[in-house]
Amino acid sequence: MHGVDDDVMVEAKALAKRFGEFEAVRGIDVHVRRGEAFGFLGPNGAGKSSTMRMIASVSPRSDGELKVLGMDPDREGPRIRARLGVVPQQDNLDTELTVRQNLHVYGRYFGLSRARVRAKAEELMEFAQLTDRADDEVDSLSGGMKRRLTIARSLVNDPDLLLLDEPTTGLDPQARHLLWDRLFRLKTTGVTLIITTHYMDEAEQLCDRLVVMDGGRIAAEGSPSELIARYSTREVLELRFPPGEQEPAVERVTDLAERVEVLPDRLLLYTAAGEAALEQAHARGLRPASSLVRRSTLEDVFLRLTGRSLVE
Ligand SMILES: Nc1ncnc2c1ncn2[C@@H]1O[C@H](COP(=O)(O)OP(=O)(O)OP(=O)(O)O)[C@@H](O)[C@H]1O
Repeated sequence: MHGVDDDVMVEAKALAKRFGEFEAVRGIDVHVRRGEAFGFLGPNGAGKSSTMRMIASVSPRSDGELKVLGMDPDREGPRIRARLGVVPQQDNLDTELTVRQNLHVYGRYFGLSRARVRAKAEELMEFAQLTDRADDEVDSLSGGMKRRLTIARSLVNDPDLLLLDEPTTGLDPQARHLLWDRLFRLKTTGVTLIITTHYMDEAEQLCDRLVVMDGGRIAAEGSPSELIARYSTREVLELRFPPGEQEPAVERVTDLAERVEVLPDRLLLYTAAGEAALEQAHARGLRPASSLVRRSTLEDVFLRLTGRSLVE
C-alpha cells in the first residue's frame, strides 16, 4: 500500500530512537518530497545516523511515526529496502573482488537478470568514472574511487530514494568535488537524495532543503539560503587580534554589528556591511592582526542556533 501522496518520500512525526536510557533522536518531524536533495546537518553524535538507519528500515523506531515511500518500516521493511539505495558511512565493498564484480554481485542480489546486470554495471561504472578501473580489485582503489563505487553499487536497483550517510568524510578536497559533481548529476535524473553531513559546505552545495540537528533535535529547517537569511546577516567580519588584545576589543566592537560572537581565536561581527564595520573599527584605533570580510554560511547559522561551532 502506498501513501495517499505519492510525492512524499519520507514522513516522520515525533520520531524517536532510544538506546537503553539514552535518547539519540528526541522526537523529530521530517518531510522529504520526491526529487529533492534533503540534508541532515549536524555535528558528530547529533543523531543523524540513527535517523538514517530508521529511514533505511534497518533500525526500528522507539517512538513516533515513520513512513518511507508510503510504507511502514516495521511492517514492510523488505519492500522499502528493495526500492532504496544506501551508502553507509563506512564502505562495505567486497575488497577482494574487482570493481565490475562488485556491481555484478550486488545486481544479482537484487534479482536482476544476467544481461541486465551486465548492462547496468557498465552504465554505473561510466557514471562513477571507473570504467578504466573495471578489472582492478577494490583494494587498489583510492578512497574517492571506493566511495564512487559504493554510490554506483547503491544505484544497481534504480532506487527511488538514495540515502547517503556522510558521503565525503575522510576524502581530500579534489575527491570530494568529484563526488559532489556525481551527486549533482544524480539529482538531475530525479532521484531523491537524503544526505547526512557535518560539512556545512557540502550541505550548502548539495541540499535543496535541510534540517540542522543537534543533540537529537531539529534546531531549524529550510533551504541553505533561507536559513542564512533567517539566522545570520549577509556578511561577517572576522577579526583576529594579537595575544591578549581580543578581550578588551570585544566591548569596543559590540555596537558595530548586529551580533558579535567571541571564539577562542577570533571575533565574528555579524553585519550587513563588513567593510564599513572594519573601517569603523580602524577609526576607533583597533589594530587587529588580520581581518576578513566574508559571506555568511551555514556554519554561522549553526553557531547562532547552538552557540557552538560545527567543526569543534
Ligand atoms: N547502537 C548504539 N548504542 C548506544 N548508543 C548509540 C548507538 N548508536 C548511536 N548511539 C549514540 O547515539 C548518539 C547519536 O549517534 P548517531 O550516530 O546517530 O549520531 P550522528 O549525528 O550520526 O554522528 P556520527 O556522525 O558520529 O555518526 C551518539 O551519542 C551515539 O553514541
